Parts: sequence; C-alpha cells; structure tokens
Amino acid sequence: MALSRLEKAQAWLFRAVTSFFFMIFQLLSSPAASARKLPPVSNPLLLQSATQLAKKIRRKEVSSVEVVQAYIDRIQEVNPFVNAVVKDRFAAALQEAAQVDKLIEEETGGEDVLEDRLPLLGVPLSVKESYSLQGMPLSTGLVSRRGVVASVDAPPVALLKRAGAVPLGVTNTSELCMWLESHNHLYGMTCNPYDLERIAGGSSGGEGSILGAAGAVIGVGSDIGGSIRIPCFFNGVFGHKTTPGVVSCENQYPPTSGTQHEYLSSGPMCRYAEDLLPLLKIMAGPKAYKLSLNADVDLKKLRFFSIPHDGGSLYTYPVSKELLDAQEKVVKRLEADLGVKVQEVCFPELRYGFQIWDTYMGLPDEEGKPPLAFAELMGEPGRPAWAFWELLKRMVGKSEHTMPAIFLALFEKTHLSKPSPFIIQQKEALQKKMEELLGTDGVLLYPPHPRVAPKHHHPLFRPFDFTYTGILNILGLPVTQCPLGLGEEGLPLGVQVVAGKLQDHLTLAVALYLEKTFGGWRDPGAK
Ligand SMILES: CCCCCCCC/C=C\CCCCCCCC(N)=O
Repeated sequence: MALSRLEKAQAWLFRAVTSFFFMIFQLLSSPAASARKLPPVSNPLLLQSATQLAKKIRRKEVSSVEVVQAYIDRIQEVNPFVNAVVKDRFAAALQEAAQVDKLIEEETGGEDVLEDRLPLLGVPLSVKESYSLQGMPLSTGLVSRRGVVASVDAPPVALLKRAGAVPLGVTNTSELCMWLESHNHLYGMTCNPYDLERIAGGSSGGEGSILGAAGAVIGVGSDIGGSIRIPCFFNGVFGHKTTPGVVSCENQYPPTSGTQHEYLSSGPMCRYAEDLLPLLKIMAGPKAYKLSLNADVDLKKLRFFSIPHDGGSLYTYPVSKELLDAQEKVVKRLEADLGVKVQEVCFPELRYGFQIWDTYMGLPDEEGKPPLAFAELMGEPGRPAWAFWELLKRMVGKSEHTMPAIFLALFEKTHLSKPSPFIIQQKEALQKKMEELLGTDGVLLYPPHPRVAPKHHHPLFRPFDFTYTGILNILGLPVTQCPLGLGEEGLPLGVQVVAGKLQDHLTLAVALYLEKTFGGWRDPGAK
C-alpha cells in the first residue's frame, strides 16, 4: 500500500506551516550581513596535508613543536570568529610535541621505522566533543552533562594517538548530535568560516568549521544521518562515512540503541584528500583488513552513475541549480578525462528517504527492545524530558535545550507504534537495486544536501533536507564527501561519492581525482 492520503496531507501541511513561519522568521531577522571575515592563512605549514607534515617531521625538516604551535596560533586567530573548538589542551599538546621531537632525535632506526610504527607522528588532530578523549569534556552539548570528563580514549581516537597524532582539543556538536546545526546552550553556536552568518552543519560542525578555517588538518567525526558529510560539505572539506562496523563507534555519547549501530559510522574528516586513506587505515585498527585499502584503483575501469535528486520527495526541497550544475560538471569531467560513460539513474524509492530513515532509526533490536527515546536522552536517567514543558520554557528563554532538540522530542510522539510495511518494502527494494547497481566496481554521485550552507536557524524550517545524506546511512554504504570549489555566494559546493558495501577504497580514489580536478579545499580568508 502506498502512502495514505492522510500521510500526504500531513507532509503538505507541514510544508505550508514551516513556510509560513519561515516567512515570519525572515521578516523579523535583521537583513544586515556580517562584514567580519576570517583572516587568510599566512603560515605555509597550515597548507600541507597531514601526510606531508608527518614526512617533514620525521625527516626533521620541521619540528612537531613548530607545527603544533602553528595550529594553536591559527585556532587562537579564528576561533573567536567560528566558535568551533570548545575546549583546548594546548599546553599538553606542546609538551607532547616536544617529546615527539626528542624521540625523533634519538631514533636510530631511520625514517622508515618511524613511518611504519608512527605514521602520524607529531601531527595535530582535532576531535568531536562527543568522542571520549581522555581528560576532556564529553557533554555532546547537553547542559546537564556539564562537567562530564572522559576517562578513556574512544578506540579511533586511541588508534590515532597511538599512530603519533597530537590532539589539540575538542569541537562543538549539535545537542546530542541530532541536528544539522552545531548549536547548544553549553558552548553556543558554531559558525561557517566562509560566511559567519551561516551554519557549519552538524553534528560534527565544530570539526567541519575548524578544518574549513585551517585551524585543523585532520579530525574525527561520526555520522548516523549525515553528521560527517553535512559539515564537510558546508565547510568545503573532505569526510568519509565508512562502511558501518569497520571503525569502532564505542565510547561516544549518546550510545546507539535498537538497530542504530547498523547505521552509525565513525570516520575521518580532513582538508586534503590524500589523508583520507591513511586515516581510515589507522582508525579501522584490527578491522582494516575488511576494506581493500591497499588495492590499486584504476578509475577508468569503474562504472559511474549519477542521481541528480531524490525524484521529488514530499519532505525535501528541490536541489538548487548550482548544485545540480556542479554535479553535472563532475559527470562531464569524468567522461572527458577518463573516457567513461556516467549513467544517470533514478530510483523512485528515494522519494521516501525521510520515512525510511525515520522508520529504521526507530526499529527495535533483535530482542525486541526499542531504541531509547530522544526525550530520555535529553532528560535525567529515568526522567525523560517533558517536551511540551521545555517548549514553553524555551519560548521565555528558560529551557536548557535547543529548539531543534525540543522539536525532535515532540516529533517522536507522532510516531506510529508499528513501522509502515510500505516503507519497509521501499527500503528493501532500494537496498537491492543499489547493491545490484554498485556491485564491487560501481560508484555513484549524489548531492549531499539540496542547497549550500543555510543561514543560522534556517534548517528548523527545512528539517528534512538531511535525508540526502541520511538515506545512505540506512543503506549501510560507504560515502566520501568531496568539495567542488565555491559557488555563486562564495560558499562550498560538493558531491557525495558512494560505493558498494566495503568498497570504501573506490570512493577514496575518486576523492583524490576530484581534488586534483576541482581544486579541493579553498582558504575562506582569501575569497
Ligand atoms: C520544525 C522542526 C521539526 C522537527 C521535526 C524534525 C524531523 C526531522 C528528524 C530528524 C532530523 C535529524 C537530523 C540529523 C542530522 C545528523 C544526524 C547525525 N548524527 O548524523
């Protein structure tokens, strides 16, 4: 049975109501754009990939202290603009960098030994605040978790540290990592380095913003609906949503429940495409063998596909012309450079992307236990937040919770007790078609979002646009978000590059090609 009339009416009503409130919001918001602009990057050390920096540190061409200090200086320069790093550990990082330099001085085995044992030795790292980084806050933007400090390192963080990376601090997220704007009442709002009036994305928005601002070179993010890819898109950097189950998602807050572990991925975020693969290899640790990360990829032998939009969902807004054009340019370049044929495909099931994401996120686990309600995560143990009450409090500026979190808690009350068989059927059909299409040598281009970075708070009026990323979580596919230069308003353009399960090496190889062809990350201070 297709969607009922009632469901269609609900979707249209929602659009009408949000459009009405959006009009009012725009009338009430000040039209004056901020003239404040990020300073351009002046230190050339900030313009090198982590791979190049590690090599130079090993060869003693530059010291780890110099590199770490360059990044500290840049964070101090840009953070007052973007509010991305919410707690630093600069003093400890400088001490660790000094130890690295000493170790290199004393190493007798030579550069190769160091490269093999400690591939990221002395390179600065930033970490999303929702990951445990020993001694650092772990609040995930929840005011009631103020003061919670991580006592261990989350596995991917531990693996990066073991590879020699030096963490400089932790970065902002949306409240409980469940929104596409990184804003909460503990740390405030993170801004987009290309336009401070715009959002940095979420939930790994602090990571995206500080990478985009050149205050970091590599970082760690998580993604269950687009939380790596949306901020990477809005801030013009690279990010990889790994095939789930390869990089550990332990020691993050909030934990997953129900079947959500099947859709959540940890993965690297970075400014330079050449860092994606080595980072993923390190972060995957003992499970790296599952991915063919050492395989050579001949792009000419891949089969390429493009889906320009979701086919007209009732929930999402149409993809903007500049993003459609950007994806089309990729198609044309691939065809001209590689001699391949990029086939445009269309899956009608994508129109139900939001309902599929929402249904699967709410499925019970194997023992029939439903996932934790969002209101439970917002509240104290055993005392879920009372969403209506929080809404009233928010209206008079008294709630600790953000408006999106309150709306999400209200929205979950509208859920049906049983999943719709129609939606389950749509997901299964889509999964089958996508797996058949991609196989082990197929690569798909898909927009990351219907438009470039929106202004602050605007996602409240278009909350379902994240479906462009979210649907790929439910399908369990690896995706690399790639920048494609700047658009009409000087904001990053981009594309998602998708492959079949465990074929992460293919999307990483395409990311390298796209960086070479479209120029990769751009300095927001130089525009
Ligand atoms: C006016 C507000 C309406 C509220 C209804 C919102 C319904 C949308 C549902 C979920 C939005 C989740 C956005 C997820 C963004 C990234 C999540 C992630 N951690 O990967």
